[in-house]
Amino acid sequence: MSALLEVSGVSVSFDGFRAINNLSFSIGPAELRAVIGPNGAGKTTFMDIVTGKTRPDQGEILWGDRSRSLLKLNEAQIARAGIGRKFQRPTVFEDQSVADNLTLALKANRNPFAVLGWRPSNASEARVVELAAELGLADQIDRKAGELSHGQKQWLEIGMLLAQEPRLLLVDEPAAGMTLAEREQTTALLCRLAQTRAVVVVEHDMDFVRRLNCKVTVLHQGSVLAEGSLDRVTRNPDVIDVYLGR
Ligand SMILES: Nc1ncnc2c1ncn2[C@@H]1O[C@H](COP(=O)(O)OP(=O)(O)OP(=O)(O)O)[C@@H](O)[C@H]1O
Repeated sequence: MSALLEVSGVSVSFDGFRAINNLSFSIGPAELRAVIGPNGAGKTTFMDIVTGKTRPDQGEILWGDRSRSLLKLNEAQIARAGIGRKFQRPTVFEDQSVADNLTLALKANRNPFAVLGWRPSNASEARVVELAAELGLADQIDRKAGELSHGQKQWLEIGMLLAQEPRLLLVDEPAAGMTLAEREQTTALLCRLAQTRAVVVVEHDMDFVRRLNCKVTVLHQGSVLAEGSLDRVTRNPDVIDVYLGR
């Protein structure tokens, strides 16, 4: 299986401090991956680099079937190329309904000229219903987003990203602040999504990572320290040292 995203030998420094140090990472087109690591390991910077927010000082990032260099693209072009990012705090339009939020996201998926004069069509309404069902929000579709629980807002925002049909979804700490039932639903959602696209989940909560039941990449000091199943990486003495701070 060839990679969808291939990060090779990437480094970035801030005022002489190497936040990302010769990092290599790759993910396939339909794969779920958890990225873990202690505070300051470089997880956020890694996502910033992949989404074009931060430019690396060296290295290469190749994307898609034609191995296009992401380093030549700006943030908006990278998003349009199919990389979606979910930040930790949900940012939905609280005064709009679930359906309206999803409709707006579908609209945002059109090119700037197509958006002029865009009206919801039967096809887009059907897609909104389909997305709501996929998110487990079918019975909430007419509710204002502001009335949803924290977990439901997170799913709605994931749905708004799905409206853009990303091939890679980067998700930052999805389980934070969720109830146990919401976490279980989130696990199921992420696993389902990863059947047809790449999903990278950055997470501190090891119980949640265990439930994802996927390959884990451990970052430390801006590099990959270990990779494999959660059981395997948590038995790795280097990983134990880093987490226990020895
Ligand atoms: N813009 C910046 N300027 C200076 N230093 C930065 C900047 N961004 C990140 N860093 C430093 O780079 C290192 C990696 O930070 P990063 O936020 O990527 O880690 P992280 O793994 O996401 O941490 P956490 O789990 O605490 O969110 C840290 O030491 C951080 O202080």
